[in-house]
Order: sequence, then structure tokens, then C-alpha cells
Amino acid sequence: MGRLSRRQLAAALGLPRWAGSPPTLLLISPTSPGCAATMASSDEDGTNGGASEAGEDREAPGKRRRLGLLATAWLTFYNIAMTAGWLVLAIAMVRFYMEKGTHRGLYKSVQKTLKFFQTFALLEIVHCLIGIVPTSVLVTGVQVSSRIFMVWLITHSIKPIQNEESVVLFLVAWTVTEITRYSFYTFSLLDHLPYFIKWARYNFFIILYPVGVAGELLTIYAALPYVKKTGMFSIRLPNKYNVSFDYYYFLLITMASYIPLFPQLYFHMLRQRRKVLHGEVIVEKDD
Ligand SMILES: CCCCCCCCCCCCC/C=C/C(=O)SCCNC(=O)CCNC(=O)[C@H](O)C(C)(C)COP(=O)(O)OP(=O)(O)OC[C@H]1O[C@@H](n2cnc3c(N)ncnc32)[C@H](O)[C@@H]1OP(=O)(O)O
Repeated sequence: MGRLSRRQLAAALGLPRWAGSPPTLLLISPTSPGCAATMASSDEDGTNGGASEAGEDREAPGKRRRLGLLATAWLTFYNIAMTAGWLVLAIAMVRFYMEKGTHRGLYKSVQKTLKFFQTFALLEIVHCLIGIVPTSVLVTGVQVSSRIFMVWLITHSIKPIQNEESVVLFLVAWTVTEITRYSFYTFSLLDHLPYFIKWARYNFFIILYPVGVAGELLTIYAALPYVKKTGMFSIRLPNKYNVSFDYYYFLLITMASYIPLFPQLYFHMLRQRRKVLHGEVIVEKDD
């Protein structure tokens, strides 16, 4: 029996063709002079940019690739569940605010739903790892882990900050983003993507990303005095393992890490926006 190529193997397993090592891509924009920069960026961020094969089945940017039946069914279920979860959260937040007229107590009233659906999003890293979505593991990993960190190690663990305005800031930014993003994926999978959803997916983030990040940073900042005072999650010397860890300094380092990481995610989304909304054509170079 002859050896299967990576593509044949992926097809046999019902996985998309980008499973395994991604092909080298060129992004060519017929309308934009930024072609060289775009080429570089696609390689830099480690994604295949959602590109498909050159040749007879080359697809337009943003057009969905063929997935196995099982993968499509799972992703459709996952995206519908996530859209519904974040919609429930949005409705609960609006109702809370309309009834109470204050943001105080809002986090407490929605925390269970938030924790459940944000933690469920860890599956997104799995989706990338097993190759059923073509997003970069690194980009998704940073995005999801920073959210998990905010939910569990900051807001859940540090009760005195739960009523900060900054918590509402990131909650609103995350909620609007996720309703848009998961409904975008759902409608794309069903091949009925309304233009408004596509437009919203690649425009809302321009405002929501900085708003969300500002909310996250201000919340961590508000947590600092409490963490310093209580020494929570910190390990002091001497101890039998001879290890020390200071959560306060860890938080300072985490805040500083937003400086290099956030622009990368933001520019990644701006590149995706150019590709999907402004139709930069993707040509694959054979590897
Ligand atoms: C331990 C502590 C660590 C702390 C570290 C701190 C540093 C943190 C620094 C930065 C922190 C950022 C924090 C984030 C805050 C916020 O979220 S604020 C609110 C605003 N946020 C956003 O706007 C988020 C934007 N992010 C995203 O949209 C994505 O999450 C992404 C991961 C960045 C990926 O986007 P993109 O590259 O556009 O890829 P995809 O949308 O995933 O699309 C690629 C193709 O894959 C298909 N696909 C992906 N997922 C699915 C799915 N679930 N179902 C079906 N299909 C999917 C998608 O359709 C695309 O396919 P094609 O169209 O065929 O190409």
C-alpha cells in the first residue's frame, strides 16, 4: 500500500486540509499596496489565514472549508450553545441593570453563567490542536487563557473587586464580542451568513478589544492592594520545596505582558478584517 500524503491522511480522517503542518501562503491584495506586509504577517502569526489549496478548488477569503460531518456537527452544536450562553448572560446583565439601576451585585448575579461558558471555551484550544478549525493555537491560547485567568484567578478569587466598574467594562466587551463571534461561526457553518454579522465580527472588535483590555487591566490593578495585603496565592520561603512565588509580582508581570501581546492580537484581527471584508486574495505556494 502506498504512503498517504498529509492531505490524503487529513481527508481520510475527515479533517480539514490544513491539519498537520500548514502550507506556505501568499496574500495578495489587488486593491491594496500592502501586499508584502500582508504576506509577512500571515506567516508571522502562524495561521494559515484560513486559506485553501491553490488550484481548481481555491476558495474566496472567508469562505468556509469542507469539514467532516462529525466535525461540522460538533462545531455547529458548540457554536449554537456558546451563542445561547452569551445571549443568556447579556439578557441577565440588562435585566439586572434595569431592575437595580446599579452595577453593584451584577457580577455576583451572572458569575455562574460566565464561569461556565468562559471555561467551556477552553475547547477552542482543543479545536485548533486537532485541526478542525484553522485558527492559530498561539493566538487562541493567549486569548482564552487570559480570559480564564481573569475569570478564575482574579474576579472569582478576589471578592472585594467584584463590584468595580472595570468588571462591567470587560463583561460587556466580552459578551458583545462572543455573541457576534459565535453567531458568525454558526451562520458560516450553515452557509447562511448575513452580511451584518460578518461586518459586526470584523468591526466591533476595533472598539471592543481596547475596551475589554482596559477593563481587564483596571480590574487587575484594583486587585493589587488586596493581593499585596493578604499575600494570596503566594509561597514564601523558607519551605520544604525551597520555592517562592509572589502573586503580586506575577500580576505586575501579567499586566506588563499586555503591552507586547495585545497589539499582536489587535493587528492580527485588523489583518483578518482586511482579508475577510476587503477581499485580499490568497494564493498558496506549494511546499
Ligand atoms: C496565565 C495568564 C496569562 C495572561 C496573558 C496576558 C496577556 C494577554 C494579552 C491580551 C489579552 C486579550 C484579552 C482579550 C480581551 C477581549 O476579548 S476584549 C473583547 C474583544 N475581543 C475580541 O474582539 C476578541 C477577538 N478575538 C477573536 O476573534 C478570536 O478569539 C481569535 C482567537 C483572535 C481568532 O480570530 P481569527 O484569527 O479571525 O480566527 P477565527 O475567527 O477563529 O477564524 C479562522 C477560521 O476558523 C473558523 N473557526 C474558528 N473557530 C470556529 C468555530 N468555533 N466554529 C466554526 N469555525 C470556526 C472560522 O470560521 C474561520 O474559517 P474560514 O472563514 O474558513 O477561514
